[in-house]
Amino acid sequence: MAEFDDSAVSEGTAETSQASDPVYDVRPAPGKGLGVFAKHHLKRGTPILIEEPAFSVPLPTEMFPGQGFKIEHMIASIEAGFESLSPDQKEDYLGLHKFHPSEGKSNILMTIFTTNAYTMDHEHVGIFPKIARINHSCKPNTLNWWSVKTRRRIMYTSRDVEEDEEITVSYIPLLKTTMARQHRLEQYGFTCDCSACRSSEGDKRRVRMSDALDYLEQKQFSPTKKLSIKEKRISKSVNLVNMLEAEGLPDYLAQAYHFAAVFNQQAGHLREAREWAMRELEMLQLAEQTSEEALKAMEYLNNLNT
Ligand SMILES: C[S@@+](CC[C@H](N)C(=O)[O-])C[C@H]1O[C@@H](n2cnc3c(N)ncnc32)[C@H](O)[C@@H]1O
Repeated sequence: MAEFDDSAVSEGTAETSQASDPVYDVRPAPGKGLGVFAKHHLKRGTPILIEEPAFSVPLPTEMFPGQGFKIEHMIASIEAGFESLSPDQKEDYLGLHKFHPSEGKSNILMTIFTTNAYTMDHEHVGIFPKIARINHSCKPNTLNWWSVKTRRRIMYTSRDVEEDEEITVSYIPLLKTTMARQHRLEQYGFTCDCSACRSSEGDKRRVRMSDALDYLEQKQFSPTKKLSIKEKRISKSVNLVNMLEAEGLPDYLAQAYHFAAVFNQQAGHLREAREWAMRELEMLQLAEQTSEEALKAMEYLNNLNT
């Protein structure tokens, strides 16, 4: 189940273009089953798919360390969700990929769900039949966003994508070593062969970025009077931004821009704080123009301006 956890183009335009003239094709992706490919060059921030769930089910309340929740606890809700679909939707659901062969109605429904579902808010997980054709990469070119406001999942490019390039997204948290990522991907029944997995030379950097995120997260609400510590936090946040940009891992960029803004603000560097806050806002608005997160970032920026 992928863990994700109004775009720059207006929502209406994105939806219209998606319905009448999709920017992607679905076709075989060697070694991966089907995949989604860019029909032509796509600029960063292009919405690829905006989709509502065919059905969704509540997440079990019981969680297990390192694995999340147990899918077996969801079978009754999955069966009920499936039964709520129209005949065409049922056919689409049954045509989705199964990461291993299964027999018996319950097992088939469950395997399809595990292979294809995305978490929505913190309480539900859903099936998005078109989005489900997008394969995973540990260095993806696409971000995904759950819009609480429209109750749709938005997939949009995080960088320019070439014509015919495969659209990829991450199913898992990315700031982990190759071994940890592969272990996590076992639940989907494949071994990732993306450029990051072929050479594990980026492992140390991913762990450093993860440590930096944890450190900055912790320190953002503990301002210090010591100038040297203020400067250290600024430099750690700017280093984090630089590393994320260099590694092509935009999933964490809005957060890193925010830290750079906060620590500059705490050091009294308001001009720099505003620049970072603007980058945070631009990043969030790529996903959805007026999400709660984007509005909060806008308010933060406005406060810095007064
Ligand atoms: C959500 S589906 C993605 C679409 C799928 N390829 C299809 O044919 O419908 C997830 C499944 O696709 C395959 N897959 C996704 N990303 C892959 C990758 N990077 N390498 C190999 N297989 C992958 C795995 O079988 C995985 O269980």
